Amino acid sequence: MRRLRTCEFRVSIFCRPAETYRMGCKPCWNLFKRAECLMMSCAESGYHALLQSNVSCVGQLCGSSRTTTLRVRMDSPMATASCVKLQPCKKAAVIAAFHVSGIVSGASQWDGPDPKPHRQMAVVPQHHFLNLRLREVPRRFGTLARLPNQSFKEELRDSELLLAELQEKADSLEEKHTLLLRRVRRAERDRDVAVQRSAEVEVAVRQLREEAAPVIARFMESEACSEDLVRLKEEMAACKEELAEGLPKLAELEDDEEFDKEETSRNTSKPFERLEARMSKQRWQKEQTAGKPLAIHQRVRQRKEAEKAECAGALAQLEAQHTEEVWVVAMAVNGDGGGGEGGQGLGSGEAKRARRGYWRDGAVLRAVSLLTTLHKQDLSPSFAAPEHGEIREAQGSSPEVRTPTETRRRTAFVSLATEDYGRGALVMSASMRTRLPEDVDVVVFSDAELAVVPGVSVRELEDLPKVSPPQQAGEPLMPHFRFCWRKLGLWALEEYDVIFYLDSDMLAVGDVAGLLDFLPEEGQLGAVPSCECWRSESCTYTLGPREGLYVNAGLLCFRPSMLELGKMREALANWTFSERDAQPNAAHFFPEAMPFAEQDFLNSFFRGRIRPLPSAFNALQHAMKNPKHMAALELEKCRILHYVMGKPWERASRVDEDVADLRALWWQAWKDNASKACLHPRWERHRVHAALPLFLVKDFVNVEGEASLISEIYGEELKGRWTQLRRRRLMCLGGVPHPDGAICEDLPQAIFQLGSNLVRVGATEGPPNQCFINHYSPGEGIDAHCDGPQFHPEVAILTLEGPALLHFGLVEKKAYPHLPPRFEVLLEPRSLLVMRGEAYNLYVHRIDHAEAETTRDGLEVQRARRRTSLTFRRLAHVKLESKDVKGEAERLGRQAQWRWFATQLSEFD
Ligand SMILES: O=C(O)CCC(=O)C(=O)O
Ligand SMILES: [Fe+2]
Repeated sequence: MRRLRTCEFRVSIFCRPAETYRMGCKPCWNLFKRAECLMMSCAESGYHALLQSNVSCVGQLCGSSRTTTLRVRMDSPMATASCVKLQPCKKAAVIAAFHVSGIVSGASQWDGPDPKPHRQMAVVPQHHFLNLRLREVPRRFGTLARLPNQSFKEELRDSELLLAELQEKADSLEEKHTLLLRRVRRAERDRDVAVQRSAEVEVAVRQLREEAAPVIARFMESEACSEDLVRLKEEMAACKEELAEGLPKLAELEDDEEFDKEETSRNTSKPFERLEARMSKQRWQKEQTAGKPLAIHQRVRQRKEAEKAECAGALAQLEAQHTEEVWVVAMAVNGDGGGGEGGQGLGSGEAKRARRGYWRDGAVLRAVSLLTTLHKQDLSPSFAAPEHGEIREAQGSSPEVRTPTETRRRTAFVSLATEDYGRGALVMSASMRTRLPEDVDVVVFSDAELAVVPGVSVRELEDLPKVSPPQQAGEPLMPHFRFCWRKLGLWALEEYDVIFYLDSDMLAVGDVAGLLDFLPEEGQLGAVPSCECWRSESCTYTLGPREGLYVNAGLLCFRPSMLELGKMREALANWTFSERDAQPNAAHFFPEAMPFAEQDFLNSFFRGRIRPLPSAFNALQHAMKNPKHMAALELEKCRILHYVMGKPWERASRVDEDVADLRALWWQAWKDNASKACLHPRWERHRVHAALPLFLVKDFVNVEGEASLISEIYGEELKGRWTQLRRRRLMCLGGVPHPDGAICEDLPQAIFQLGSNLVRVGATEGPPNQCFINHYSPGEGIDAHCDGPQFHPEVAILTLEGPALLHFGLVEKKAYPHLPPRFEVLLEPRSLLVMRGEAYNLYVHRIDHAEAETTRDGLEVQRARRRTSLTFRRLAHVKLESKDVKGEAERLGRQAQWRWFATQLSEFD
């Protein structure tokens, strides 16, 4: 029979004051629980004593005392193989484990099997600040019993001395550790500053390049002007000679009747003006004999303006009765500039005669019928480019206009954007999206992650085949023109019937749907003539479309075709300088081969197949301010602005006062759209752990989007919706999780919009119907929890205003050895965390109730004045969808559900 003796011993547990638990009573709670287990297993006499000592120990520990004594009385052999474990939080962790097994009066009297030392015993490391003064206890449990009771006091004294020593060592180690950490942080800060500086320098260099670009362009222009200057100087010299000769004859010339008629208003009393008059007369005489030189041309234009004005009245009269004919006449009038490609339409002699007949005689109806006939015979309205800015608003009035379904089937407005053009692409695509029918796709191809508004898709640039420029293409005028060769890959998008390509530095300001009336035929290229004033006297804007016009490639319209793409590739492979010579002035101004890259190529390749579009659809910002075109490119008439050269979003462009008003339009569009935009993430790049479906997307919404959400959340409408929990405020929107199934309600518009965006960008599979908004003040967090089975296992958390560290812990570590047991994710403002599948089901997550945190990498995270998070989920059980909640009864039912849920929450929190 075993003889048992009461055995009493003390355990000193040392807890450093500096490491006092920051998290309240949690560690004590653990100790208490464990001790309770121990006592349970003791069952017999030592039970109460142990409970008492543990409870008091807990109290002391919490009070940050340095030493705690556990007084344990054991009477029973049942008190075996138990473990006391302290597991407080974070770095202050004290893990203590010790056995109280084998506490019997003597080993010789213990005839049971040798108790095995607990594994935890061996792994308790020094730096866990534990001083477990049970001396030999770890080795052989039997020896514990041999500890003489009377020496306990001595032992305790020794222990305390040793504790003090260890404490000192630990302190100095801690100091060293802090010192090293500080050094690391300093080094990191230095590195960050260096990185920042290099980024700033890069930006400055880029800005300088961009600032220099217009100067270079102007320099080139001025070079071109220098020839004109020489010519003018020569002319002046000739004039001076004439002046010397001409003055005596001036009086007699003044009698000239025809001349007087033209020049009556001029004052010829002063010698220089008289010379002017003389020269003017000579010019006039020359004009009379030499066909249509400048002055006559001007007069003809004046007359034409008068005719137009006269015609406008007549057209208005006709409009009611002859809508269709009026349109044809309008085409004729507006296309006055010339014949366009192939001399169709108004360029033909017949049409001109008809027009003249009409204008001069006022025989409106005759002209209408004649023009209608001509139009039907040989005018192709799709080719007759109306004058700038004058595009029909209405569709369907002409027989040539396609029906809406036909035109809009498989049509896409497409753009390409590098990261630098991200903001441009956002504004451009948003301005298009709001003005186009829904069945027209708006797509941006990019190799960067772009933020776009709902309804715009972002596709991989890699989806487009690459087309190599010819070797002789040389350096383009601007380095970024090199990227534009990627446009040619758009011809491969055969899933569309028609593509309208737009540069991402454009902005729709008018009805762009009108473009859908200008569908090109197979093999044609629709584009707007470029303003060539800077390098040619015969600018298309001034003179109207003509043979050999040169178009701007900012807006292109074509039918995609792999065949055409193949031909382009072939042409590029065999490209020679002679191709370039076809372009007006190209060789003269640019000795290098293709200064405008793909634009030069497209002009050569589609020569004779280019269909000029109205310039209102591609109004170049500087051309709009050029006095020569101002009338044609009035802002009110423009549909699409094109910010060539200085981009509105670039600092360098701010100095350009000429176009300040146009830049302001762009900024207004930015303001209107930026807050609706969300990033289109390429998901794999954002995976937090290779083994888990967990993604963190930084800057998912931009600053504007964040501000607009915050004003919605804290606005009047949702003011009364907050519930104060013990340690945070909560708002439940959408459905309330309830065992009977949720009775849903509509999400507020901005929240709903964001939820839809989550599906659009592939963050969630279905549109979320539920959103918790959490409001945390500093020091507030959320206890470890699993979102649970009442939701589909996917959740998206958007963080606004302030950061937090979200801790994840795997619940069953042994069952999933391939998964990380614990990790943390830093949620920065405007970031989106998406958690699915295993990340949702197998882990608990929590945010500490702290005012500041330190990441594993030593980064200090200071909580902001407020952190607002939006947790989007889909309820697994829905009793009534929001659309079915009609009556008061349902609404009251929903409120009751919420009240029930709130009580659950407050118990949990
Ligand atoms: O606020 C957060 O980031 C976490 C919220 C959360 O876990 C929850 O609402 O279930
Ligand atoms: Fe959660």
